This record gives sequence, C-alpha cells and structure tokens, in this order.
Amino acid sequence: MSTIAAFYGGKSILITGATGFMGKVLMEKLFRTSPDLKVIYILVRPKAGQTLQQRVFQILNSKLFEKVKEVCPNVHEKIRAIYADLNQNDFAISKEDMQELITCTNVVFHCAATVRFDDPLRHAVQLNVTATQQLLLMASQMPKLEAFIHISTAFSNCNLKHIDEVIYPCPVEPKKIIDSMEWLDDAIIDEITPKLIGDRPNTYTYTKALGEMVVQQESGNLNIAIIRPSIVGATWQEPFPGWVDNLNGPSGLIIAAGKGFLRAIKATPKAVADLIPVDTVVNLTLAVGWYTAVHRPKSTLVYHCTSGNLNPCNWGKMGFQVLASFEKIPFERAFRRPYADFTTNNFTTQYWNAVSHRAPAIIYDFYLRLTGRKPRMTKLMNRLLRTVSMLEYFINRSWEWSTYNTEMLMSELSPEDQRVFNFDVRQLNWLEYIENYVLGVKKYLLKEDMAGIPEAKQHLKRLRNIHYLFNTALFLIAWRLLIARSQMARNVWFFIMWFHFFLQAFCHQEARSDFHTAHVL
Ligand SMILES: CCCCCCCCCCCCCCCCCCCC(=O)SCCNC(=O)CCNC(=O)[C@H](O)C(C)(C)COP(=O)(O)OP(=O)(O)OC[C@H]1O[C@@H](n2cnc3c(N)ncnc32)[C@H](O)[C@@H]1OP(=O)(O)O
Ligand SMILES: NC(=O)C1=CN([C@@H]2O[C@H](COP(=O)(O)OP(=O)(O)OC[C@H]3O[C@@H](n4cnc5c(N)ncnc54)[C@H](OP(=O)(O)O)[C@@H]3O)[C@@H](O)[C@H]2O)C=CC1
Repeated sequence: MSTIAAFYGGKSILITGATGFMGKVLMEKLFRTSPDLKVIYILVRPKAGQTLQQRVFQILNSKLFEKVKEVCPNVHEKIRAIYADLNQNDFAISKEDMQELITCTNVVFHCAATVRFDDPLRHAVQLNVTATQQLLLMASQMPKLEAFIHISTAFSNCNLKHIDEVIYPCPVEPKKIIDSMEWLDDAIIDEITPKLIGDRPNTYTYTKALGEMVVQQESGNLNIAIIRPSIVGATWQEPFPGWVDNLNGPSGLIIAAGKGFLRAIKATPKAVADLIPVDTVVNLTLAVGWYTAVHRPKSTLVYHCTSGNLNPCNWGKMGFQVLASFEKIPFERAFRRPYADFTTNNFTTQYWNAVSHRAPAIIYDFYLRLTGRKPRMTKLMNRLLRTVSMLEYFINRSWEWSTYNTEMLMSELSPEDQRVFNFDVRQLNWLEYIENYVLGVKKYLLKEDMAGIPEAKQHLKRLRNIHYLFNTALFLIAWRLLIARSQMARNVWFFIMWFHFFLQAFCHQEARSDFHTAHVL
C-alpha cells in the first residue's frame, strides 16, 4: 500500500486553480489514488456563461476523469465547488463557506495564477502576489492544517543562470508593491513596470518571484513548501499519455507548426528544452504534500521540478521529433506542409517571417478576396508571430536548476511510492513522449479523428504538388514578362536568384548544422 496515498485518505483538501491545466490533473490523481479522501474543496468562479456546477460537471465528465469514475464512483459527492474570485477581497467567499474551509481543511494546494506573459502588472500582482498573501492569512487560521503547498515556476528567477532551491529576494519588498498598486494609476504602473521587472522578460516571472517572497515572509508556523516546475507539457503516463487541454507552453506552437502556419522560428537548437510532463509535476506535488505534513521540515523547502539536469533534451532534438511525428500523425486541413527552420539571428528571422509567414498569408488573403471571402490569414499570422516573439526568450537560453531537495525526497519514498508517485524524469524517453504529445494535441486539443489520417496525408501531398506548380508558374511568368525582354532585367533577375539561393543555402546550412549537432548532442 502506498504511504502517500494512505496519507490523503480521510483528508479534506483545498485546491485553488483546480479548473486549470495542472489543477485538473492534480484532482484526478488524488481521486484515483486516494478514493477514500474526505472532500476536495475547489475555489471556482463562474466563467464563459457556465455556473460553478456546470464547470465541475464538465470536468468530471471529461475523458481525463474516465478512470476516476471506475475507482471512485461517488466522485461528484466528494468534490465541493466553492464560489470564489481570487481578485476580490476575502476571495468573495461567503461567511459559511469560509467557516467550513477554515475549520476542516487539512492540506492546501495553491495552483491558481495568471500565467499570461503580457498581463498588466496590476492584474499579475493581484493574482500571483496579493491572492497568495490572502490565502496564507486564511491558512494561518486553519487549526487542522498540516501542509500548504505553493506552486511557483522554475522561471521565477530566470534572470539568473544557475538557480538553487532557495527563495531569492527581489529588490522591492512585495508588501510595498502590493500597497503601491492600490494608489498608483494604470498609466504610472505601465511606466514603472519595465524598471520593476528589471532583467526578467515579463510580469509573470516577476510576480511569481514576489509570490515566493510572500510565502517566505508570511509562513509563520505553517508547514509550507514551494514547487517550481519548468515548462509544463502533456501527460507522460497518467491517466493516459499525451493528455493536454490548453495552448500554453509548446502546445500552441505544435498546432501552429502542424497546420503549416509556423515554418521557422528564432530558437537555439542546442539550448536545453526544459519540458516537464504535467503528471510528473503532480506526482511530485503530492509527495511534497505528504513529506511536508509528516516530516515538518524546519524551513520552507523549495523543490525544482525540471528535466534539464537529469535527462536533458534540446530544442533542436525536440523540433526534429515534432516534425517527424507529423509524418505519422498529420493534422487535418493544413495551410502548408509542416516544416521547421531554426534560426539564431535577427536578420534570418526577419527574412523567414517575410518569406515563409507573411507572404503566403498575403497571397492567401488575396485569393480569399478574389473568391469573395473575407481575408483573415494576415491577421492570424500577425497574432501568431506576436505569440512566438513572447516565447523566444525561453527557447534561446539554457538554465541550470539544482534538484537536491527533489532527489532527497525521491530517496525518502518507499519503492511502492516511487512507483505510484513517479517523478523520476530520468525514465522519460523523449522521442516516445513527443510523439504521444503530438498525438494528444491532435486528439484532445484539435479534437480530430484518427480515422482522418489518410485524408490528411493526401491533403499534404496535394499541398506539395501545389507548391511545385506555384513555383514553376511563378518562374515562367517572371521569365516571360521580364527576363526575355531586357538585358538589364536579366542581370537583375540573375542577381536576385543568386542572392536568394545563397541566402537559402546559408540559412539551411546554419539550421542543418545546428539541428544536426543538437540532435547528436
Ligand atoms: C518551426 C516550428 C517548430 C515547432 C517546434 C515545436 C516545439 C517548440 C516549442 C517551443 C515552446 C516554448 C514554450 C516556452 C514557454 C515558457 C513557459 C515558461 C513557464 C511558465 O511558467 S509559464 C506558463 C505557460 N504560460 C504560457 O505559455 C502563456 C503564454 N501565453 C500568453 O501569455 C498569451 O496567450 C499571449 C502569448 C501573450 C497571447 O496573448 P493575446 O494576443 O492576447 O492572445 P490570446 O491569449 O487570446 O491568444 C491569441 C491566439 O493565440 C493562441 N495562443 C495562445 N497561446 C498560444 C501559444 N502558447 N502558442 C500558440 N498560440 C497560442 C490563442 O489560442 C489565440 O488563437 P485564436 O485562434 O483564438 O485567435
Ligand atoms: N503551465 C505551465 O507551463 C507552468 C505553470 N506553472 C504554475 O502552475 C500553476 C498552474 O498553472 P496552469 O494550470 O498551467 O495554469 P492555468 O492557466 O491552466 O490555470 C490557472 C488556474 O487559476 C485559476 N484562476 C485564475 N484567476 C482566478 C481568479 N481570479 N479566481 C479564481 N481562480 C482563478 C483559473 O481559473 P479559471 O479556470 O476560472 O480561469 C485556473 O483554474 C500556476 O501557479 C503556474 O504559475 C509553473 C510552471 C509552468
């Protein structure tokens, strides 16, 4: 019998962010491994016209929860959705609900956050810092509380190259930031944001760092731990491989590449792709909950949930494998054939953006106009390129995260716990994982049927033929109109062709050698 699973038996557990990507997998695993737990309280807000009950119903009836319903048929009785908005004072929780939460909760998992990179500082502070402070205040009044687990990110200190499992101070105290958000107006906040975030790339990483400081300062007598996952990806094993339900991290780019919208990206092939499957993060989180409650470490321990130092993969290898997976598992109705060029300098990035992204979008919009339809591709492409530019910071650098606490915890687990709550990322086979990831994106995000694969392959063949035809036609028209008529045009044309092929050869050479070395590495 697993000691960790037994620990959660009979417990009342409070989860924030339970409707999010990680929160759902956390709930699923808890119900599946500890079906005798007493209750899971989840703080939920109504969203997109759905009531709390409708949101919970949708989660419990999703594919993710199929196995849970077998082992815990009364799961809907054990989940208690509490109306809450983390942006409001006291989270807008009713007095009765608050009383119940304070009296009964044994373990808190704080997963809620805004994970948007472009959130205004005021909003990111409210959710990632102030809400954490308020939750800690609530927790300090819970007489039965055994552990409080805070989910942060491995990138909260991405301004450093080597990151230890410690809480690093920020130059301005979180309390001062929280206070200033109350009286500064939006224009001033926007003006001081770059100065406050300093050498971090966005408000997300900055406010997650402030959130950790708040945890340290407000911990009081609580048993607290912080988990820092890196880039959280689809499930590796549990409840089944490849499950994913949002576009964050690599998932959105996998779609953009598979549908042929994104064919080149500014990424360093040799940089470490520190991806971590969501079920690995959840297993570590549950193990940390148990360890913190039972062993009560004297100080707040930080656990890095990363893959880079134990089982490194790089972006070159990942891109290569994603592309290889599209051969077997093509997406339906692709705009162009999937292709991936990794470039490392701004000039080639601009070149590919113009030639591979913007030009085809303009031509397609022209075609839509000609056929009496509304053009939309240029707008879509601009949004995609904006998204890609926000992710570039993370795919052109490598970080080293030490994992002493995580490894220490692994050695503390019984063989049974190591099996049931496996977070040993050394066992992960990247090629298999990425193929399942692409399959999961197709099935669970795009909701495409596997039966459509032969037709998708046919479509890609047609696109290849259109591509050849288009290039040949373009060449013949140019030749007929210009080249045959004037010597000057001929010279210019030969120069352009030479320059184009030289650039292509140069870019391919650069991408290929990086790709090759990265793949070999
Ligand atoms: C040549 C190709 C090779 C392909 C190889 C593929 C493998 C390489 C993968 C590389 C991945 C690198 C990922 C690095 C991530 C670092 C994560 C750091 C860890 C964390 O702790 S953060 C948690 C994760 N958070 C995020 O990922 C949030 C990122 N998203 C945002 O901040 C916002 O969505 C963004 C990007 C600012 C866009 O905002 P906005 O313009 O307001 O638009 P929307 O959010 O409404 O979305 C617009 C549009 O874009 C789609 N979308 C959203 N996110 C992504 C995404 N990550 N990738 C692609 N597309 C995305 C969204 O669905 C919308 O589409 P519509 O069709 O509805 O318009
Ligand atoms: N995904 C990743 O790559 C990584 C994530 N992390 C961390 O993991 C944690 C979970 O992330 P993830 O699951 O991916 O994020 P999601 O964006 O999928 O989920 C965020 C959750 O927070 C909830 N939430 C946001 N605002 C409010 C609010 N005002 N009131 C109540 N609930 C709110 C959301 O609720 P709703 O459904 O109503 O919007 C949702 O349940 C976060 O702390 C994040 O920083 C760390 C590293 C990487």
